[in-house]
Amino acid sequence: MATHSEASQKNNHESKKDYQPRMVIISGPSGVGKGSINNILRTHPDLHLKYSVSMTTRQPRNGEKEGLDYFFVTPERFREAIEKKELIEWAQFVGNYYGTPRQYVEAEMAKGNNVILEIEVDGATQAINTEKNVLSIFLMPPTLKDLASRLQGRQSESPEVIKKRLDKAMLEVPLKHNYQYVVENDTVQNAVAKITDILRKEKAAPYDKTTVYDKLKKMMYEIVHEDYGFFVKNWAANIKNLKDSGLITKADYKNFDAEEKLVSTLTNRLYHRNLAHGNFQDLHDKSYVRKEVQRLMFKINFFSIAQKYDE
Ligand SMILES: Nc1nc2c(ncn2[C@@H]2O[C@H](COP(=O)(O)OP(=O)(O)O)[C@@H](O)[C@H]2O)c(=O)[nH]1
Ligand SMILES: Nc1ncnc2c1ncn2[C@@H]1O[C@H](COP(=O)(O)OP(=O)(O)O)[C@@H](O)[C@H]1O
Repeated sequence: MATHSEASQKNNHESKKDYQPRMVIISGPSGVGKGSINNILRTHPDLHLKYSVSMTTRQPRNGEKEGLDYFFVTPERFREAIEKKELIEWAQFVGNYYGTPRQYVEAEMAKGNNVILEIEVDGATQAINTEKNVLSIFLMPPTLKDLASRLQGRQSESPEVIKKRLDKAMLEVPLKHNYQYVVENDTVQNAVAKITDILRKEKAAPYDKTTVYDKLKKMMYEIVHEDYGFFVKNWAANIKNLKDSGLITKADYKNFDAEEKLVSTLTNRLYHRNLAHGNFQDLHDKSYVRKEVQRLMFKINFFSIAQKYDE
């Protein structure tokens, strides 16, 4: 006999609307691996991913195809697209213009598809601030040395342009905090696994309760229950004192659940940290998670409801 949740899950799949299509913005320094990762992501049909083809004034590289990698246009045509408001966003990058045509993105999202926008930070910031249903991901290399060797290894630019792109990368990396997620591209396979998990966790693809995030949160409940019951009680008592002394509202007090708050704060911090620079696979290992939680517990403020979210 199917449980209620399995039955509703099944119905959801039939309704096909068990996910909300998103504009998936993927940024990261030149050479980090955006194109390599997107080429694999697009082979996962269950993610309903389409790929926005940008307009650019840059010259095509060897092997790049018109209408597939880019719409390669003249500066005049690009300016016309701006004037006619054909673009969701646009920006200049190392001497060329790049922009996202609106028509295709909106048409595909209306069909229930996610659309990947592989765009640089300035344009991404515009879109994050103006568009709805955005899911933003910033890709990081493991080290700057890796970034330089990947850019050089691709052999697609002259040494002068490589230098300019590495200089630009130094300005882009500090802006990663404008994005909802930071994902390290240690290997293309791991990066694709992380992004797939994010799409499912954010219900941008058919929801799957076996995401790494959900399993981690379930494990975190067990660990908090087994090791930190005393701290949960203390936190609840501290928050009650704040309410009694009028420092927080009755409504905030009523909505505060110390165990849920501790579990979700620890889960989010560990999940985001291991996406950005850590071993994603280790999040399946309870002894690893238990050890990391010992460190993270020092970052919890047990005298406040709000938790400063840091790396
Ligand atoms: N703002 C914006 N940036 C774009 C767009 N298309 C590509 N880019 C970005 O422009 C930068 C240069 O792209 P490209 O010349 O293909 O170099 P690559 O990043 O080394 O592959 C990259 O950061 C791309 O993500 C776009 O439509 N809008
Ligand atoms: N995880 C990785 N490890 C090693 N090399 C990588 C990795 N991801 C991508 N590369 C290589 O780095 C170069 C740049 O990758 P690319 O996808 O073109 O980056 P971007 O699109 O961000 O400019 C390519 O030669 C690619 O094969």
